[in-house]
This record gives sequence, C-alpha cells and structure tokens, in this order.
Amino acid sequence: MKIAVIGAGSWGTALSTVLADNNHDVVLWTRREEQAREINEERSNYKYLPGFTVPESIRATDSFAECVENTHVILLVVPTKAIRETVQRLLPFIGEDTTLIHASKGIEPGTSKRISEMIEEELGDKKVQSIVVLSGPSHAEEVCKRKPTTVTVSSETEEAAERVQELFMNEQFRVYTNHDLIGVEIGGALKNIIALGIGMNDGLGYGDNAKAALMTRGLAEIARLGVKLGANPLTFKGLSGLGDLIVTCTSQHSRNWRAGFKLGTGYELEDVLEEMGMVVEGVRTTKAVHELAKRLQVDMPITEALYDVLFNGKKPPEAAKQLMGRVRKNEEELASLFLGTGDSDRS
Ligand SMILES: NC(=O)C1=CN([C@@H]2O[C@H](COP(=O)(O)OP(=O)(O)OC[C@H]3O[C@@H](n4cnc5c(N)ncnc54)[C@H](OP(=O)(O)O)[C@@H]3O)[C@@H](O)[C@H]2O)C=CC1
Ligand SMILES: O=C(CO)COP(=O)(O)O
Repeated sequence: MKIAVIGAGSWGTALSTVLADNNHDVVLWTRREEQAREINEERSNYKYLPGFTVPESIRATDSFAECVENTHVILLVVPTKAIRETVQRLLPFIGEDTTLIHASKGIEPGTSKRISEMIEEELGDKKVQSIVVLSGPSHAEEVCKRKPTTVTVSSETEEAAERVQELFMNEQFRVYTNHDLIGVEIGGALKNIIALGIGMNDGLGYGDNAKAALMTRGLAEIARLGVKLGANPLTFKGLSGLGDLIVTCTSQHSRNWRAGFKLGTGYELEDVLEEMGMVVEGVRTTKAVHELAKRLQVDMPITEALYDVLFNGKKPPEAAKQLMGRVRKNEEELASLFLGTGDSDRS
C-alpha cells in the first residue's frame, strides 16, 4: 500500500523506516530539494539522523502532489507549528477514504488546541475517514536501529486505531490501541514541558531526588489538566503518559531534555534553540499550557515555573526555589486523580 509521509525530520524518517520494513510503498515528502536528492541518492538524512542508512525502498520527493496523490493513508510528522499550513496544502488531495495519521506532540499557543483539533479545524467541511494519533515513548534514533519500541495509537473509533496498528506493527515496533484521544495527545505534548524542567534540573546539578520529584509531580499536573479536559486519568499511567515521560526525561536523545540542560547551565533560550537546530516542542507547549491552565483554573506549578524561566526572565535556581517554597500540600489528591474518582484542581 502506498503511504505518504509528510516531514523528513528525525521522526518522519524513522516512521517511514518502520512502514518500509512492513513492505509498504513509502513516499517521504521534504520541503528541500537537496534533502530529497540526499535521501534518494546517498540514502542518508545527515542533518537529523547522522550515520543512518535510509532503506532503499523509501522514495523521497520535494513535490507535495507526488507524495500525497493516489494514496488513502497520509502520515503527518511536521512540528506542531506547521500542522495547519500542512493540512491546508493537503485539502485538494484528500477525501472520505483518507486516513490522516499524525505523530506530532504539541499544543498550540493562542488557541490551546490539541493537534487533532487543529487538523479538524483546518479540514472544515471536508470529511476524512479518520484522524489517528500515534504517540508513546519512541526516540527516532532507536527506532531507526530497530531497537524494541512500543507506542499507542488512538482515534475516535477503535476500528480506525486498529487499522493503523496493523500498518505499523512488527517485531521491533509494538503498537497498542487506546480509545482516549484526548489523554493520548495531552500526555504526549505535556511530557515535553517536564523534560525541559528535568534537563534544567540536571544542568543545575540538582540530582536524582529532584528528578524523581519532577517526574512524579509533573505527571500529577499533566493528569490534573487532562482530566479537566475530559481525558481518562488512567491513560496518563500508560505508554503515552508515564511511558513517554520516562523516556523523554531520561534519554540522551531527548531534544527537550537537552534544551533544558543548556538552560540550566546558564544559556539563553534563543541561543539554545539556534544551536539545537531541531524542534523543541516543549517551549511553545509551555506557553500554550500556561494559557490553558490559567483559563481553566488548573494549578500547574511546574509548568508555571518553566514558563517564568522561558518567557519572564526568571533564573532556573529561582524557579526551583519557588517550587520548593510552595505552601504545604497533601499527596492524597493522587489517589482521587488516578482512581478517577474526582477532577481535583489541587496541587
Ligand atoms: N524525534 C523523535 O524521536 C520524535 C519526535 N516526535 C514529534 O514529531 C514531530 C516532528 O519532530 P521531528 O521529526 O523530531 O523534528 P526534527 O527537528 O527532527 O525535524 C523537523 C522536520 O520538520 C520540517 N519542518 C519544519 N518546519 C516546517 C514547516 N513549516 N513546514 C513543513 N515542514 C517543516 C523540517 O524541515 P527542514 O529540515 O527543511 O527544516 C524537518 O523535516 C514533533 O512534534 C516531535 O515532537 C514524536 C516522537 C518522537
Ligand atoms: O517524543 C519523543 C520521544 O517519545 C521525543 O522527545 P524529544 O522531542 O524531547 O526528543
């Protein structure tokens, strides 16, 4: 089956590889002609995955039409900020038999929308068969080396999720389904905020105790917001929640962790992002979630501390002090949150 993959960064290339390993006919779109040539002729994607050999069967193109015509399955893997313009470009090529899968992780500042909501908005009256999200603990660098990886796919219907599960599943890439689209998208997007914070913690030299605290309390505030938005709290204990939080907060591959680390050692945000040269979704998502939490009156102290560092010039040690100096709390909220017995706003 022909599958169009939009976005030839690290994750688009890695997911193309999984699909090519499963004998699908993969056409990978890049906006740069020289990158299409590099992939087709040298079988490499040096900027994003140095040392990786792109499978022969993957064809790259800088022609959007060539990539997306004559297929019913389209995978979007562009940064969150490029989702709307990409869906706009897709409109002439899609219809009621199109399955739109996205594998991006972010929330849009200004609108506080999840990615599937942004896609729906851009589709307007245009109907597609299904919108499916693929999320979970999965760094491109390991997927390309065919290291064991598990992810979750979610859609409004179980049948749509199962079709996508079937497309991706193989011996090294295990795919679960989950009906909770809101929870899956929220978990995948918000763990990037906590990973930035943990990178910062490590850059400051604070150690493992604080890291464990940030992960645990980070998951609590992710679940707190998710529940308010209608997610199943138990989703946050699954692959797209706790699973992705663990990998992003502990892996050397995480761009969010690396950016946070640099900030913790005293670099300015602008310099960090320029040096990184890859998408660090947590920065815009922190802004979006700060706005959303304020609007919904959900207490998210770690996100707030991060927001102050990223956008209000607060120094990381001061932000850490702010978190440690908060009023006394009781941990029992976690029980009601994760047992699903209440949508507590307490932190
Ligand atoms: N990397 C990973 O391991 C994982 C990433 N993700 C998510 O996947 C999404 C994509 O990330 P990833 O592949 O890692 O990012 P990278 O930084 O590796 O690559 C970004 C890609 O997006 C392209 N791009 C940037 N801006 C635009 C635009 N305006 N229009 C079209 N294309 C654009 C870039 O093109 P160019 O090179 O021309 O600038 C490049 O191909 C993110 O939401 C990320 O959170 C999810 C799971 C794992
Ligand atoms: O989502 C990811 C792993 O599951 C990728 O995280 P980073 O963007 O921090 O590298």
